[in-house]
Amino acid sequence: MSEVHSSKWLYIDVGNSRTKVAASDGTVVRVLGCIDTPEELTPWLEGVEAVLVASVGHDDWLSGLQRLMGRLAIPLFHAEVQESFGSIKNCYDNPLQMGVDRWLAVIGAAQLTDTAFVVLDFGTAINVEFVDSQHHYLGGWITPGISLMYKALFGGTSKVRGNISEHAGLAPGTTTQKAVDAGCLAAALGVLEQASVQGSKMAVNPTIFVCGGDYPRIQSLVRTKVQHEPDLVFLGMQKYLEQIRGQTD
Ligand SMILES: Nc1ncnc2c1ncn2[C@@H]1O[C@H](COP(=O)(O)OP(=O)(O)O)[C@@H](O)[C@H]1O
Ligand SMILES: CC(C)(COP(=O)(O)O)[C@@H](O)C(=O)NCCC(=O)O
Ligand SMILES: [K+]
Repeated sequence: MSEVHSSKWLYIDVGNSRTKVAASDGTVVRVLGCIDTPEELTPWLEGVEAVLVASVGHDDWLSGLQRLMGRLAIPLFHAEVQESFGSIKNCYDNPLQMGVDRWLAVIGAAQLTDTAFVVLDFGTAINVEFVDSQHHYLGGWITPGISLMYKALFGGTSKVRGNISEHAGLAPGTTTQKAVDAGCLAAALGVLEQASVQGSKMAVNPTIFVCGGDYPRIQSLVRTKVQHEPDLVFLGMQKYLEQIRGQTD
């Protein structure tokens, strides 16, 4: 394992809105940034021993990445949802149906607590994961993320029109734009509140982890006790790669 710990790995998280990249030397995960095309990885690939990709986005992106890694002869691993990871048991009926970003966030969060926990990822979708004190993943919720809520309103009504905005406040709106802004934030905050209620049915005071690109939009309005861990998916990827490298070494 000492060989694995001294090497440099790259992690790629392909979401439905954007692709995030991080690097790790086996101990610390460092987020490098977001990219639009696989070629933009090039400056970060020097000295990289292996790349792990987790994708819930477009397959085209993966084909481009495969070609690039093939050209550079860098091993590329694809993260997949498993029936279990260490002591974490996946109770999804068909784990292959589950988004791999969700599973990796669960694996990442499990490194940070021994108790029951809930994960909320405020990305394109807001997905919520429930894990009990035996670290059994019980399943979760998938709801539209804040930007998707705006798009659903603009696309599914005749008269609600406006922009996806950066406004942060819950005061009753006196224009269509303000009403939509406050309403979408209230809906996202409501998911958090209900996740806390549901989580406390599973255990007393489960840790509530939050992450995702939209979390900063609601952060100042959150009254529930949460632990903000923006890099949960990458933490999960680090553990995951350690496991598969252990199997293949
Ligand atoms: N530069 C950006 N590009 C895309 N989305 C962004 C950006 N900055 C903030 N966001 C917000 O973050 C959300 C995406 O969060 P993220 O966690 O990256 O999602 P995903 O994993 O689904 O791609 C978007 O819905 C958007 O509202
Ligand atoms: C729920 C998701 C859309 C979240 O994607 P994201 O917001 O991170 O882009 C993704 O994990 C997914 O496509 N899941 C497949 C269905 C499932 O998890 O059951
Ligand atoms: K998400």
